[in-house]
Amino acid sequence: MTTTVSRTSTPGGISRLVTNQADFDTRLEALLAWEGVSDAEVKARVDAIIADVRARGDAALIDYSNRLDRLQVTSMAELTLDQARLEQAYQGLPAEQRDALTAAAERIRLYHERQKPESWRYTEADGSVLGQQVAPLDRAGIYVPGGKATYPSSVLMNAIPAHVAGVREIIMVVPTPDGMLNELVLAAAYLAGVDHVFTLGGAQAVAALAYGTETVPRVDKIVGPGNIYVATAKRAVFGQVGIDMIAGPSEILVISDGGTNPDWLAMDLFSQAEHDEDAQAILVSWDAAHLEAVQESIDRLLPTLEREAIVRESLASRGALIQCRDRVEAIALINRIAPEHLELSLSNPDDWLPDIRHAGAIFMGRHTAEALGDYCAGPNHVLPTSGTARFSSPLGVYDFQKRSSIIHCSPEGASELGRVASILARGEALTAHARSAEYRIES
Ligand SMILES: NC(=O)c1ccc[n+]([C@@H]2O[C@H](COP(=O)([O-])OP(=O)(O)OC[C@H]3O[C@@H](n4cnc5c(N)ncnc54)[C@H](O)[C@@H]3O)[C@@H](O)[C@H]2O)c1
Ligand SMILES: N[C@H](CO)Cc1c[nH]c[nH+]1
Ligand SMILES: [Zn+2]
Repeated sequence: MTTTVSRTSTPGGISRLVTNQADFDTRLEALLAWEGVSDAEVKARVDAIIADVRARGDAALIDYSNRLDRLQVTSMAELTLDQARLEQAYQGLPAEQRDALTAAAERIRLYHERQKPESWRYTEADGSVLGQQVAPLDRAGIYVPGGKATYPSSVLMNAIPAHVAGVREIIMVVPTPDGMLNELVLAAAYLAGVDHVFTLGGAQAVAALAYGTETVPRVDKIVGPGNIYVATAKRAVFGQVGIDMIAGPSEILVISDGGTNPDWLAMDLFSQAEHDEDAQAILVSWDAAHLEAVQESIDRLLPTLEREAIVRESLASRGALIQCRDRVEAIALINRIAPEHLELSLSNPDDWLPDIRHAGAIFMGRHTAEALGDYCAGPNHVLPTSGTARFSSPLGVYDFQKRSSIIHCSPEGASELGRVASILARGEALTAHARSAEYRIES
């Protein structure tokens, strides 16, 4: 990543593209391009913060929190929330919110329970046993952004799979700029089984999780989105700890056969565009009149949104209504874009499924709004963005576990394998390997 974000905040509407126009590929490339943010100044700053946290531990955390989050704390106790505080947040919610959060958590838990992989082993004819043992991480760290995009639903989506995986200790960090705590975030942490919460943010929180301080325990993996300082810090500590991914802006690709209410589709596009100005929202159909109708819905409904300005900017820079020729072209586009979210707003979505190779989550049929998946359908909403669905998958239980190979040779098995290993080891000029194997050969 070497580019700096340069947003094309062109005033104007959503792009209209037709697949057979001469400059289609170039315009599609421009829509898909999001190279992230890389800034030497930010990198230097983040490296300095990480080094300082490693050197001074808690004292550095207190200093950065006071400076960057405008707090006035003198001890780590003031940056620590205990279980009683989390429960208090949960109990203090209006019943409607508490019930919705609980219902969502339950559905997310049920879905992720099905992802639990089993350990396995098999026995060979000579009595040797081979297998794979699955074990959870000891400690996971969850970063929850603390600015305007602080999502309680993301607390559930990050912490529940960790809990289901059997992670022994889940540590959450969330900054509290100007001392502002989000009660829903704390209630979600309580419901999802988070063990400890520290009100820390930015690169200093990531450094504390990666290296540990007197108060913050060192974790094995850090998950969760964040701003440029958080993303740069996660990249910097990768290797010391595992990380989930570097999340890009939200994306939605909708395929419509023309049979869905245009207002529904306009709102589905807005639902991701409202996340931020760099979000990507694309609708593809072969029905030109339908695309016109969606365009009309967009123009009419946009002014009704609270985040109208963000949606306008996002649609103007990375939004498009694309008219393709047929299903074959639509499928080629899906696999080319490899979207984070794919809505198949079609009468026969099942028929399309076998041809879809790259997408983070696939929403089937006219009624399955992507927003349902963001909150409560059950599958995870932490998904690969920026085309990375070509090689990666939604966050899941498997991200909080690791596998160990099991090899238990019987005397006969060791003897048999010893002959093979010895020949290969001598071919590599590794005498100790060869002799170690040969000792086990029965004459
Ligand atoms: N992909 C997703 O699912 C998803 C979900 C939620 C949020 N997000 C993204 O997360 C981000 C949240 O950003 P945010 O800023 O609101 O919260 P954040 O928690 O990521 O960052 C806040 C922290 O940044 C640090 N910081 C701020 N200015 C700094 C400076 N000048 N120098 C050093 N450190 C500084 C501070 O320590 C502060 O605590 C947004 O970009 C949002 O789009 C993504
Ligand atoms: N759509 C976001 C992930 O791409 C997740 C989210 C949280 N709240 C609402 N939506
Ligand atoms: Zn969303």
